[in-house]
Amino acid sequence: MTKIAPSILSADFAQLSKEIRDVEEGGADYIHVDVMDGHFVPNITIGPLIVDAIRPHTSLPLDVHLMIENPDQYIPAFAEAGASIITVHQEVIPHLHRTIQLIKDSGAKAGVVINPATPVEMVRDILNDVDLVLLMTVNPGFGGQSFIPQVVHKIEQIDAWRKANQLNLEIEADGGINRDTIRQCTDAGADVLVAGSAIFKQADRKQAISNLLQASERGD
Ligand SMILES: O=C(CO)[C@H](O)[C@H](O)COP(=O)(O)O
Repeated sequence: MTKIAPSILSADFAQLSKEIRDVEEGGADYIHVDVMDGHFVPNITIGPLIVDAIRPHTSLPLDVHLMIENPDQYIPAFAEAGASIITVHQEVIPHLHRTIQLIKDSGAKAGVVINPATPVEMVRDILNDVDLVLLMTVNPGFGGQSFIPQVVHKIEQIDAWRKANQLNLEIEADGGINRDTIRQCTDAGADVLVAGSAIFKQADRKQAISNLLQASERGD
């Protein structure tokens, strides 16, 4: 079943609790939290304090995407703040199994992320150990960018490995997801679709989520 994870990167930060309530009531499955450090990506956003502040305002899982260097240094703080799922970029991590274990030991589910230009083989040997693989369909850093269709074959590849090895993991796609692009991702095997602009830049968030689900063919 397709899950929708609204990215609060495109929400009104002055009214975050209201924005989160709006998408929860509109049928969201996860709240996606984009953490950026100004080093790994050219933008600075959210730290553990904000995760801690929003945690009491929703019962949905907080899906925390760390776009930061040295994630090991901050993983325990994000878990303590209430992150349900923590995803880290393969590109910045020298000892990936160790970092994935650190996330699990901190009490959160663990995921790995790759950028659009990173070969999918780079995460093949960690698939047994993760709860989620996030495939970026834009270069991370900003909302509102255009979907990169060359990533779709990587969703298909992860799905093929998942089926062949009976792995219990979710496949998530993030970036430029809208009514025109979502179906390619769900057809390829994506379970969780992150959407920022396509939800938070619309006046009616419930309708926006429903439109995405309909376009993805889940339709409920
Ligand atoms: O990780 C991200 C950017 O780094 C965002 O989650 C993503 O870009 C969502 O925004 P949009 O749906 O507007 O593309």
